[in-house]
Amino acid sequence: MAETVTPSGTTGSLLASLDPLLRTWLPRQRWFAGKGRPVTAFTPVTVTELLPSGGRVGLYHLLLRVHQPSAPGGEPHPGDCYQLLVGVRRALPPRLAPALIGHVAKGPLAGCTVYDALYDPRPAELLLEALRRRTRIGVLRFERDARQEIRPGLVARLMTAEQSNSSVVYGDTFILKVLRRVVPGVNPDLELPLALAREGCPRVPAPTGWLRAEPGGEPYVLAVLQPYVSGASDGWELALRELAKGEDFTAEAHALGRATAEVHTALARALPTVTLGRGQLEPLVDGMTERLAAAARAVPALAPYEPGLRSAYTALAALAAEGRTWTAQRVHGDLHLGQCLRAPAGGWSLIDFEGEPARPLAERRMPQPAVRDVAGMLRSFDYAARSVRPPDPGWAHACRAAYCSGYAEASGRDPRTDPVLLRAYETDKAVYEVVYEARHRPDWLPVPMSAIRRLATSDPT
Ligand SMILES: Nc1ncnc2c1ncn2[C@@H]1O[C@H](COP(=O)(O)OP(=O)(O)O)[C@@H](O)[C@H]1O
Ligand SMILES: O=P(O)(O)O[C@H]1O[C@H](CO)[C@@H](O[C@H]2O[C@H](CO)[C@@H](O)[C@H](O)[C@H]2O)[C@H](O)[C@H]1O
Repeated sequence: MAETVTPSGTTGSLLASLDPLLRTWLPRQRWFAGKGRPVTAFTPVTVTELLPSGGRVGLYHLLLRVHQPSAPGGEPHPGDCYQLLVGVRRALPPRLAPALIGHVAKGPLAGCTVYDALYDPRPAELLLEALRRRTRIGVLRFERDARQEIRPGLVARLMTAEQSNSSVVYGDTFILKVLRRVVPGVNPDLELPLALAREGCPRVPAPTGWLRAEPGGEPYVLAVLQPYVSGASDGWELALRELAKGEDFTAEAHALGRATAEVHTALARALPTVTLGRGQLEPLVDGMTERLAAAARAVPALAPYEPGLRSAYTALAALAAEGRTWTAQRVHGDLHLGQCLRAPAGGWSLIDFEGEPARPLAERRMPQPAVRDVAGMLRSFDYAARSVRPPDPGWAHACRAAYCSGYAEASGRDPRTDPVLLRAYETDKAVYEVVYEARHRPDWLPVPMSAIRRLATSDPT
């Protein structure tokens, strides 16, 4: 049942108008997770009118459940829930052309244009103002850290980067990440940065504000505001730049290893850790094995390597059977060069603690060996070196070594001393990447596939 706040009574007509338009618009959005399957219906979860459509700009906040047939062989699915900010105008100014959702043909809104309002500075600024004032409207709760000030009047611009979500930058001061596919529960993208801020860890921007909602008693985190690291470059851009110039990146990789270790140490202090041994490790290994089998069904090119890859997991299970134990803690969960920002004055920050968006929330919040993040970064150096022509595996090798040394210096634990664990996590990550690329960027598939060939034949024992 939708919870609606509809002072002007136009919501029903808005939803009817949006239905046919969203069926073509939604699947084209980079952040739409259900690509490749038709959209069959929408159910509103909440609709909140932020500005009535009778004015120059109407503005609606929507949580919409999107119904699609299950993937072949997949479980029946209730449909993913997406967050939209829909603007309504009589005519769309040319600068907002990329935001167009469509033109309304019938009903009270006939002749109006509906569009993605995050492209429009005024509605985007309204969100910041609501956080500043800690507004409550309908089910929406705009909240902020009382100790951090938000200056009024900051100008909004939507980031154009390829993203899983959408981010708006205000002045050069804040960045608001508006989550697109949302799931109920504690969101690690807010939970972990808040925990790190409590620990005083300076490597992660501390959340300034957040938008929550509790439709039907289910809690959702919908957006997170944090300080904007002005003039920063992300690790991926920097790595590609250095690769293009044929320059060394090992000092940066070393510093990144240190930064990762500092974040891990703070997370282990802030949140519970557990010991994994016989009995606890098996579910992790089973998860890896199942993901590999599902990936091989989804991407047939992976199938010939399945037995070799599986040996990475059985080797780990064998160590547990011999009595080895590992410490597990909360981790970043999707660490790669693009999640690392370097400020102009130097110094790395880590962002985007959401974990791998395709995994269930409960799994993303489980304590895991910290080496999982290390493996993600090692894969990322490999990605960078293989995305240039000609590929430069020597560059990746040197960066991987420097990163592990930096990590070891700051944490006292060198990830290379546990090659079986590292190989299992690198394999799991490469398998994830194969599925990710097949789904989102098929041209990139050869990049993780080259790692798959290496990992299927390497034996660290
Ligand atoms: N605090 C920040 N300061 C500066 N830029 C940021 C900050 N947080 C995110 N960004 C930029 O926004 C992009 C997307 O952020 P991210 O949290 O990774 O979103 P998504 O989950 O949608 O990929 C990043 O790649 C980075 O360029
Ligand atoms: O940043 P996101 O949370 O959206 O992460 C997803 O997209 C990433 C790509 O944008 C993807 O990362 C893979 O490609 C990167 C280069 O573009 C590379 O540095 C990473 O190592 C590689 O995994 C990520 O896996 C996915 O979850």
